[in-house]
Amino acid sequence: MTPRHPSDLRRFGYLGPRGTFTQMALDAWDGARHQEQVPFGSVDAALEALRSAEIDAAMVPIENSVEGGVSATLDALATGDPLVVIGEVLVPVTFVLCARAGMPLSSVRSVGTHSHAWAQVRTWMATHLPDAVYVPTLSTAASAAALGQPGDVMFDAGVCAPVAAANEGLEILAEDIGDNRSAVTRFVLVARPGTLPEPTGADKTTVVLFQRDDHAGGLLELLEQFAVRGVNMTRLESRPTGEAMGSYCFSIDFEGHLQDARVGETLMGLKRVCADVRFLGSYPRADGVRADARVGTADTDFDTARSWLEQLRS
Ligand SMILES: O=C(O)C(=O)C[C@]1(C(=O)O)C=C[C@@H](O)C=C1
Repeated sequence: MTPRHPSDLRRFGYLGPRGTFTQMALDAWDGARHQEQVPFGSVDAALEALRSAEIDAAMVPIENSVEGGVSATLDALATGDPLVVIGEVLVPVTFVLCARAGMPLSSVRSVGTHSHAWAQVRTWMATHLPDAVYVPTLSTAASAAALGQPGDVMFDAGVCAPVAAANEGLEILAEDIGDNRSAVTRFVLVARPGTLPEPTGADKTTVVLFQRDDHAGGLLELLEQFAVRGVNMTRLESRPTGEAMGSYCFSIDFEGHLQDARVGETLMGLKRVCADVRFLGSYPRADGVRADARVGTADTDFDTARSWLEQLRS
């Protein structure tokens, strides 16, 4: 199969409505800015639309520097028909508290927002609105959109990006309320298998590993596959498989591309020791940081070793 090129993608889904941080990530993706952008109510809905070919790619949040992994995304990628990550985008996140005109801060009794955003403004809320009740919404912009429509809303104020509040003509009650001013969220652009970006020298690969059985040193056995080949991991998370209590899989990002010899050897090692390895794509790193191949782990080192073995065998 000829791999599809990322520039062939036309219809991009994202966690909406307009004004989410996810839409900012999509706008920051060169190939998507002038293409059709389709908002979805949830990460699951966007990924299902991708699986059923309603859209060509979906931008979804995967990791936040304060709150950690986005479980909805990690779980949706670990199960169901396979999908692959073809790119990543880092977005600095700053939050505002907004409300309908005429609502003073002192009258706010309830606040709506996405659970990840709420986790990032907890200290500000505890200081300024200690008695406010939290109401979860499907995204930050969904809270602004609800306040922007006429009619009853289940909360008095919303927490969202400044652009979402502006889109809905809401009043800003407080700016920059994030507990960590340098918070960043990482988003991934996901496509159906068959799209593999070229290696750039500054790439990441994502996999989900399913263990064969539960035994002492089981995780170490998996990690050794990376260590002995000089492959650096950038994220490791365990997620319940949902099959039974104590059944976990490991979601891992590491440096390098499927085409790199050390990555290929690592994947083969994992395939031997795991019950299943789900390859979730190789893609250019958003920060452009190039992977340093440790002595003995460059492509040429693997080539030399392979030729030496072939010579011995012949
Ligand atoms: O609700 C949004 O605006 C999103 O894009 C989702 C999301 C997330 O899932 O982490 C993205 C960035 C912020 O960290 C808060 C919420």
